[in-house]
Amino acid sequence: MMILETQNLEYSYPDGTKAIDNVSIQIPAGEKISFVGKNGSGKSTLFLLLNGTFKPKKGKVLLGGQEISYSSSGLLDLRKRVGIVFQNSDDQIIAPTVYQDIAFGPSNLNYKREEIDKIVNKMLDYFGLQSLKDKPPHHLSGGQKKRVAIAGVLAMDPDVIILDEPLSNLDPVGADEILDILNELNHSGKTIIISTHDVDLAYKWSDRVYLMSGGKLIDEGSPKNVFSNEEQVRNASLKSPVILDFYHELEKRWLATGGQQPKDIPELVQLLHKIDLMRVDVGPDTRVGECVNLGVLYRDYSKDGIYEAVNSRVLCKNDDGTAVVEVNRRVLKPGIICVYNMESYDKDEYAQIVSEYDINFIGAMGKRSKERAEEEGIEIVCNSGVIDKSILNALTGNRCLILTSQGMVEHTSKRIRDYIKKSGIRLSFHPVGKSAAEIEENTKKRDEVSNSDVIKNEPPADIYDHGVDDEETCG
Ligand SMILES: Nc1ncnc2c1ncn2[C@@H]1O[C@H](COP(=O)(O)OP(=O)(O)OP(=O)(O)O)[C@@H](O)[C@H]1O
Repeated sequence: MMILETQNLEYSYPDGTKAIDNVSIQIPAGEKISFVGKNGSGKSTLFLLLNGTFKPKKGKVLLGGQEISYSSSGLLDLRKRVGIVFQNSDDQIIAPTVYQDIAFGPSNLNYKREEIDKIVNKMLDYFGLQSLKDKPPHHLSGGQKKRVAIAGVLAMDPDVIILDEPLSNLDPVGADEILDILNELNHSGKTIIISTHDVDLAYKWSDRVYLMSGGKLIDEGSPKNVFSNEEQVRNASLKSPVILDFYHELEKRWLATGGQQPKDIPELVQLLHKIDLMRVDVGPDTRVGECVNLGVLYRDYSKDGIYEAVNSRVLCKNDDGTAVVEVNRRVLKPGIICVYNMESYDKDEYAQIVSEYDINFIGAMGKRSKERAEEEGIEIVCNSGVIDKSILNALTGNRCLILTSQGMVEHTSKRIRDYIKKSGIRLSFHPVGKSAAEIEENTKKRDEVSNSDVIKNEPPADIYDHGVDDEETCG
């Protein structure tokens, strides 16, 4: 179902600047959408047309298939269903305290006082703002203001949340927190639309990308399709995502499987060729093409390492009694990822999980779980890009624990399961703690809905192969 549509939309400012020129879009409900385009390409103007702040000179805006009405009741209804978060939070935050600002929207909808109090407190909890509720918003940091602005919009419980450059001026951790929130809201069914110049973000985060230039829509589609047209991206004065540039350099050098479009670093890592060449001493009778069993070797293959070099094929023999072999490797110590719901934190249970799974990498996602972890004196080594970093760490034999809460628990579990399924890598994944069964159940339900197979949850094992040939294939 299309939640928002525009048909041949046109808009000019009073000074004659044509900011939107014949734009027709169809936005499916429940997706994560990015509008990308250089400064002045018309993104903000389009957003203001989508929530009825501006009335088009020509064309239509449709919400849920119905043309929007510009009457005051029509606009009130539209703004309840389509919330907008401005680029500059100071344009949005107007009340004397954080509490009053978040209460502003629900008050305009004539909710009862108790109802408003309930909604505002829910938002303050959700966004980790309780301790700031009586502060004047202009005394807050940029990241805090952004959370207040989003909370104010979310307090109206809109179906669609539009955010103009939501991550601009935020530090990397603050940006990651906002992204976590947007992912969680999307996971709960909301359509999220952002504008950004950050092609890396649009490429990695979105389900669908709209490319704008000079007030026109010049392309739309999956991020992989839109960003595969390098010339068009350049013509729109944007750059290719860094991960694609890097991948193409590896591809040219035959260091990665060609013809792919990795979306993030874990996907890129999966495409790297896993050939290891080593120079080793061999006996006089060893011939080219034969396999030698090298057992556990030094350096990467030392006893502390995660790999064991098994039957390795001799590629060439040297006069000095050495040979170059292509090492076939096997992971000795499997990486694992556990996910723990901080909502049901229990000190003893937590300590037991850390010990049982021999955890050596702990990451926290989302404001609430980070705060809870801090209160409990848990030492976090990663608080940004946690899912990707945990996957990468697990791939190198580490035993990772992701602390998170609320809807993020399922989102995290689903992303890891999807990665395991797509990559074919046998990483071990465990929802852990009291709510583990519930996480498992909900993730499975979501998997069923999205028609994907559920990967069987395997217990920690002693030896996993690493997706390369096993011993039988050689010799
Ligand atoms: N109030 C205004 N009066 C006249 N022209 C305007 C006004 N606001 C924006 N414009 C013009 O409309 C065009 C589109 O601007 P808009 O702000 O929508 O672009 P944008 O893609 O959001 O840019 P940015 O990425 O810099 O936020 C630009 O040419 C801009 O100069």
